[in-house]
Amino acid sequence: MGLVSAACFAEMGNCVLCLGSDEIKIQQLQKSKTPLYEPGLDSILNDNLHAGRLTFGCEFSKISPQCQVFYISVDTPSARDGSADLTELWQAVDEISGQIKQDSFIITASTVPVGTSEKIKSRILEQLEKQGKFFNVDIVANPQFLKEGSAVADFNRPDRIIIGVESDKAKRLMSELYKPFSRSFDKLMFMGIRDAELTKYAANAMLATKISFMNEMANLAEKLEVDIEHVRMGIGADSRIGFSYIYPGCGYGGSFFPHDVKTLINMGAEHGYQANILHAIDDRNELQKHRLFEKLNDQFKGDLAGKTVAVWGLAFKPGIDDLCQAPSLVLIEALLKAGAKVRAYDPVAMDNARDYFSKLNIDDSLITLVDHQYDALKDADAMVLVTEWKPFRQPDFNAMKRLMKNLVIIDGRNQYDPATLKAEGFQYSGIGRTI
Ligand SMILES: NC(=O)C1=CN([C@@H]2O[C@H](COP(=O)(O)OP(=O)(O)OC[C@H]3O[C@@H](n4cnc5c(N)ncnc54)[C@H](O)[C@@H]3O)[C@@H](O)[C@H]2O)C=CC1
Ligand SMILES: O=C(O)[C@H]1O[C@H](OP(=O)(O)OP(=O)(O)OC[C@H]2O[C@@H](n3ccc(=O)[nH]c3=O)[C@H](O)[C@@H]2O)[C@H](O)[C@@H](O)[C@@H]1O
Repeated sequence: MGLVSAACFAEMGNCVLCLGSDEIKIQQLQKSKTPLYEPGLDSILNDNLHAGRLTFGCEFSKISPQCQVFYISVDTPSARDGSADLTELWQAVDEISGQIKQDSFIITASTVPVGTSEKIKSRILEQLEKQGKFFNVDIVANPQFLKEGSAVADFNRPDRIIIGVESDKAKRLMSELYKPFSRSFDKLMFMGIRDAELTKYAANAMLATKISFMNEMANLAEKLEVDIEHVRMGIGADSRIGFSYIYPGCGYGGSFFPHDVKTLINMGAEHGYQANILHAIDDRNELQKHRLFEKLNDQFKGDLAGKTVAVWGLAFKPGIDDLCQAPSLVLIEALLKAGAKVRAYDPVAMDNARDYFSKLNIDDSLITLVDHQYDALKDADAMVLVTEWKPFRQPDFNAMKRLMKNLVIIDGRNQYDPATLKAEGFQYSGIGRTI
């Protein structure tokens, strides 16, 4: 996220020094090599690196004494107890404290629990005082709403820009910084610092709620012999509900929804509040990730031993190479446990998948990662679509029929028309649909 923000700020003419702790990645970036798959990022990184507006380094001592604006975007992952692990954040804050040479602004773009920005300020002021420095430090909470896979577009064309401030000076700075991203209409929304911190969690939790709610409806629809896709369209057309984030599926993954819902639960618990709705969202999601295995298991009457299952899509969503908390991993683990063999393919996440599975020391004969979607189908007893990449949407059903041993399709993202597949001779099962 920091890389995308830095590149987009530089693209608008700002000079940005990007500091990271991973030396190998920093060296790659200095040579204009993007260490992650993010559409549109390569070209703006390259342009701004060559224009001299973007520089990379690992040493905080490289920060110019003139620098007044510090933008923090380190990771704030889940700790074991469900709270946010702020280790990287405090390290970065301490590094920054050592480099402040005048009145400064500290902008926190990382997703942080409510109250963290205030703690950042206290910690910096304390450290400055120890150094005998008494500068004014203005804190800003500026959570981001970028989606992996469309982060550059999201940064350049945000729906809104949430800014928590404590002073008019900080308000003026942020208005100036975001002016180029707010030209069509005023997208800046100023509020208190704690309000901005909670807005970020509330937005992710609301989207996670929509998904878990639809997954609940889909499971009910199966019991009631209803097609959830009709229900989805029926409710989505109500402008108060809307069509986005109501696609039923095999559960949400990624680094953010699962983590942010848990952190919000944890924040409530710390203040003596039991967040029942959030617990239910999280529970439904964990259970939903098992639905694909349950469907296969039902299909093969509890005997999956020796069966070959093709898996289409490994990333937690299309357009990215990220396997973090992906439903595919839950499915594959359950299949291997049940004695099935897996042949898996993803258009972009294969390197990460090889890396992931090699660390699990699984017998090579049990999981085969193939280079083409149709290779995955060779002699397969079933195919499970887990991630709805575009090439999976309109496959060559005749080729599939030639390759597969058994014509069973489990569609984890409701990409196919049940009647068409039935007519083609497949046994089809989607999420929340009966045929
Ligand atoms: N990735 C995304 O699309 C979005 C992420 N966020 C939030 O932004 C934050 C960052 O997330 P990601 O970019 O995904 O994490 P990331 O792990 O990809 O990037 C964090 C970067 O911080 C660097 N770092 C760690 N400790 C450091 C230190 N002491 N000094 C300097 N650099 C240090 C790491 O080398 C790494 O490059 C999280 O709080 C996340 O919730 C918010 C919106 C979107
Ligand atoms: O906090 C973050 O950093 C980001 O988290 C999410 O972004 P992201 O995790 O990249 O992915 P999404 O595109 O929102 O998808 C998350 C998961 O929900 C699933 N999903 C999404 C929509 C839907 O209708 N159904 C559904 O199951 C996707 O398959 C995926 O597994 C938010 O959408 C961003 O606004 C936010 O900035």
